[in-house]
Amino acid sequence: MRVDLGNALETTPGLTTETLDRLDDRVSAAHERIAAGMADDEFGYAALNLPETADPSEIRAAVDGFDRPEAVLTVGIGGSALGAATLATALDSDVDAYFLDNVDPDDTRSLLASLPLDDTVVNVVSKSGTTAETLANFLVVREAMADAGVDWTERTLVTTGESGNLRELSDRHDLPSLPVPDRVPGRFSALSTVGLAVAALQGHDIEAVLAGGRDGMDALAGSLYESPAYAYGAATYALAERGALTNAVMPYAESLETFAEWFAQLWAESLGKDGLGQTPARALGATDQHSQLQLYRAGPPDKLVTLVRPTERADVPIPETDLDGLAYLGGSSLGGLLDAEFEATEASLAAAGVPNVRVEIDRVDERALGELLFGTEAACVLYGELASVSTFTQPAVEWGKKAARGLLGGGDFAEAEAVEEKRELRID
Ligand SMILES: O=P(O)(O)OC[C@H]1O[C@](O)(CO)[C@@H](O)[C@@H]1O
Repeated sequence: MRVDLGNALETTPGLTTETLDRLDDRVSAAHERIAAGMADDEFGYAALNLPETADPSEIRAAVDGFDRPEAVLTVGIGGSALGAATLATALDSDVDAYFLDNVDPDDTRSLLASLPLDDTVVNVVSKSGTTAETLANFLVVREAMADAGVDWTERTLVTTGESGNLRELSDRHDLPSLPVPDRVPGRFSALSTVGLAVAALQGHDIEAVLAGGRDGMDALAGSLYESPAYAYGAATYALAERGALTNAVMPYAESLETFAEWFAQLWAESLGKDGLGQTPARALGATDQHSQLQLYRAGPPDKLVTLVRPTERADVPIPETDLDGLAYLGGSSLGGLLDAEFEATEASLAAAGVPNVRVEIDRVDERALGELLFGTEAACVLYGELASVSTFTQPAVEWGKKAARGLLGGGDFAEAEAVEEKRELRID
């Protein structure tokens, strides 16, 4: 993972090398706090130990009980789905991966109708074992399997905490199961059983993913000038302090599109505290040059753009053409065009004084993805230290959960009563 902060200097909002130098003392102190938290495997900081503490053999033992399936269906939400989905989107496999991480009846129905349920492993994941969306979807999936004449107990893998509904279900039916890592918030669990079981079922090299995570661990240092992850965390924090309250993450690779979705949860749920935070916007290059770029370049000066790309990729030549107007394309390649657009977009933003940061990996493979995931998590943790927020909790999401549960008769919650008191101004 390499970071280039050059296009965040002298921009609006912007940084200077003096800013970064002054910030570096605080980065050093924050690193000491992070290192101490890792050394004690403290809640939250334990996430940054996962490249060493995750046990790939445990994951393989759990999934090897299944014949290689045609498909794997993950039933989970948030951090219980997005890490696995990031890897599944990024890496090719002949085992198709699907994710039920919402309770849209149309989507659930059409997905279940399309799946070969007799050749699908259902990977149900919930750290708490109480998440309504996950449990509701699992009950629907389990019935669909029964209706298809499939013994769901033969095709279900459970990843959950030591107690709760899913642990009880797993114990009652003696299902293959995996633990979730202790002291690790779900959004930080990509490099664990939570994020790696699907990759193992798809035949990917999960040991290489973890090796990439260890590359990221080795790249942590007491200075932002010696650590790409800390450079990114410090720069995004300092830019937010100066008004860049939106961070548009724009990978120039379809294979990294879900990485932007994973980033959004990690950044929003970790840093959106006490009236502070930086809104992650999900974009994709080159596609969103034809949509959101207008706002990024000419809208309010309240954002930065994070441009992510692999520097090596398979390519597709663009055929020569007899159309004079297209002669400049003929003989080039799609990858060449994509790289030209990447560099043109970052220059366009810089020319307009919009801060943008370049994040590059060599190629989209297991090891580079492991380092990118780890480095982004470390950047997030550093940002949280600099902002003095509670990076590893998410109290603000609980209100809505209680309200929804109350509306469904799952308990007496004042939040549900508040829903009834909605102000209305209906225009029909
Ligand atoms: O793994 P669980 O407990 O089902 O939680 C799923 C997601 O819901 C949250 O707890 C927020 O409600 C996230 O932090 C988490 O990733």
